[in-house]
Amino acid sequence: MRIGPHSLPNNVFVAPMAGVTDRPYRQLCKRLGAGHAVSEMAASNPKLWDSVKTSRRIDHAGEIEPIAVQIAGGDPAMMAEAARFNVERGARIIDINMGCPVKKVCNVLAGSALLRDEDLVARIIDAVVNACAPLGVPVTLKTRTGWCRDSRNAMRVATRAESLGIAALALHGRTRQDLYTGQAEYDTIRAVKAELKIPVIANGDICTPEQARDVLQYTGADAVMIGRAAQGRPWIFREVDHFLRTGEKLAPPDHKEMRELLLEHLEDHYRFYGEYTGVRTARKHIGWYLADLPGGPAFCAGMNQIENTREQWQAVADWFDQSDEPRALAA
Ligand SMILES: Cc1cc2nc3c(=O)[nH]c(=O)nc-3n(C[C@H](O)[C@H](O)[C@H](O)COP(=O)(O)O)c2cc1C
Repeated sequence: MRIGPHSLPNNVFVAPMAGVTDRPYRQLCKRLGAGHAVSEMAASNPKLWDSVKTSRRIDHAGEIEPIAVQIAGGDPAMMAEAARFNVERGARIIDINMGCPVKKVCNVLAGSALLRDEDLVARIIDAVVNACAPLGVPVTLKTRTGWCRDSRNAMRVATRAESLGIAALALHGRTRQDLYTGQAEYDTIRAVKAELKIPVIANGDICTPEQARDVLQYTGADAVMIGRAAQGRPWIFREVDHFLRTGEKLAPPDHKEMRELLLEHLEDHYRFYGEYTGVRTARKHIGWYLADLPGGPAFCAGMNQIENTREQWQAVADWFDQSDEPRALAA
């Protein structure tokens, strides 16, 4: 699959998840078979670019190409400026967030709140596409099926986005009203895909290789995007990709491989974020990896007391070494 000039290795993508799919995690997902990764959303407001959180999110040094940066905001000029700023810092694809349901974001008329104002949607897309086109950078859009269930406007938004030059569309099969509740619906994704010429990426509740296959078949989408099911399970991308290509299921990683993956992941956190932040960002990931393993949650509860990277790394290594039986991994 292609996004503008970029040819991607496969059609199994990792979804952007603020606070989860940080730079080390996106790298790992790509190394383990994700065909594409979009950064966590970064604020378009320049006043926030120096903040600790945003400056971390807009640092993409060393990332596997093509670097895709998601921007969030509701002001067309600011969004265009944010796009240019991120391209200067290495972005090769700009993604616009029109799906975030969080109140703090929606209250400033950004994320999914934009779906209530289709003209503003168009002005933002137009401004960002016009800022990126001279730089040779394609713009993608990630959105939901609508603001509320009785006015799903994804079709109108998608066709307008395509006509304004959006290069690919990721569609989460829920409205803002749904938040993350209930089941994602794929009928809207299927209908939108049937109308558009640009690639459509189906998103929502894809947790297994079989579900990925079924969603691709049902919607006709060009790719799938996996979010929560990848939390603590970066190998899901190679499992899904392998299954889609061969129809065969790959075994989950064994105890030894999981230990290696997690320790390598921790080292990336320490390298990218340093001692203080690294130990904290890594802590969350340790919890997600070990959540379903026997004894994992109890071990993780004690992690909060560890304040330095060397001790944290060693504690995780010891935990794996001290279990003599391979631990059953969650399916
Ligand atoms: C913790 C969390 C953070 C998220 N952050 C973002 C974000 O920064 N940008 C975005 O477009 N979507 C974000 N999302 C939405 C996901 O990208 C995805 O659309 C949603 O989780 C549905 O996919 P899934 O069922 O595979 O998880 C977030 C979701 C979660 C759970």
